Amino acid sequence: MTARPLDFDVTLERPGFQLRAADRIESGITALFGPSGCGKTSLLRCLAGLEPACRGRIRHGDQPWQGPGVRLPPHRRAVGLVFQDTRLFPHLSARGNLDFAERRRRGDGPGRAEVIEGLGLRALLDQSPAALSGGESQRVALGRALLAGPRLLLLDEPLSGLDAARQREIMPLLRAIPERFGVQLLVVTHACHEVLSLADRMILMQAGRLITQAPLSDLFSAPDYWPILGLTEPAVVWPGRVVARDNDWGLTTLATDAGRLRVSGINPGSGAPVMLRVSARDVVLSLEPPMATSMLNSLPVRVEALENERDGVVRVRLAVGHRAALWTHVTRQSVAALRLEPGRRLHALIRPEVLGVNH
Ligand SMILES: Nc1ncnc2c1ncn2[C@@H]1O[C@H](COP(=O)(O)OP(=O)(O)OP(=O)(O)O)[C@@H](O)[C@H]1O
Repeated sequence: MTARPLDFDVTLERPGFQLRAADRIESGITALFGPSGCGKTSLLRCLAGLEPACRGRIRHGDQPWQGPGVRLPPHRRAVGLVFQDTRLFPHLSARGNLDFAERRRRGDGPGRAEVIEGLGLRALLDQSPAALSGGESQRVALGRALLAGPRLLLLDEPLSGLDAARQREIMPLLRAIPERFGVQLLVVTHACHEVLSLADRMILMQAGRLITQAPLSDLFSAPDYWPILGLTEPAVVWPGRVVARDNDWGLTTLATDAGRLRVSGINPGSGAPVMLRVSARDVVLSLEPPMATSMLNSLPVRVEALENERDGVVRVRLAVGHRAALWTHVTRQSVAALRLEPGRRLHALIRPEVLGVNH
């Protein structure tokens, strides 16, 4: 089933806080990112129909949820809401929680067997919520939300209560939901690494307003957004795709807008999308094509701009490959030695960091 877009233009007034938000949520996974108190949970509650004071319009595909003369109650919106504290019914087993959702199902939705298998719930069915770990509770809560037949899942910090190992366990399950179950996801998070491993695109929010929505590579690579993202070092994010695998050396070749890059430590199938980050500290400039170094990747680059920073450090913006950019820091002495100026062509040794693999 193809996902329908969710269009909204809503306001919510509270003493000392005003939410004004208009945007469109497409298929796939959209992260909603912003500082504490900026209104992320309030927006989810508005979309789910849980804020009586919410004004404006919400439309899912061709179905109005809210607008002139229309206000569907939460249970008639094809939406599921999962919070960080999973709010499972404590008196019911995991199976009982799933049964409850299935009884309240709205129209079509993923089948029970599919959900149990997809989220690895079989071994948990007879457990009571008190006996489940944080990650297991999250999986049951996701299953319960999916069985109610939503077209849109709103997840409020679904990973923040989990340790890194549990996060790694849940991440691929969340990642697979849109394609596997035909459900689009809007995920609230504070954590950049979650966004980068999980989402297709991101909405940035600040003080009750939506600042922008864009693909991750655009947002994370734009200096204007680094402060709100909490990034202290220049970096770019590139989407790539697996084009080759060298099993002898354990290396995977990725095609990116910057060119072909080889990385280790992952082994996804051919064609799989992989997200990479290249930080300024992982870029070294060389006048000649490097012949013998331990860095695997070198690309021809062109200097675009130089900006003086503090303490004799210069930030250099480089153009690379097909419309990609790259940043590095050099000393003023290196600027002179390499005769760096806009237009200068040289080579960059780079060490990309693999952020996420979407199998
Ligand atoms: N039930 C409520 N009654 C009154 N004010 C509230 C209520 N819930 C939230 N607020 C206020 O509304 C504003 C937005 O809160 P909201 O929880 O939506 O932000 P958030 O971005 O989700 O924050 P966090 O990341 O800390 O969860 C804050 O000023 C908050 O104090």
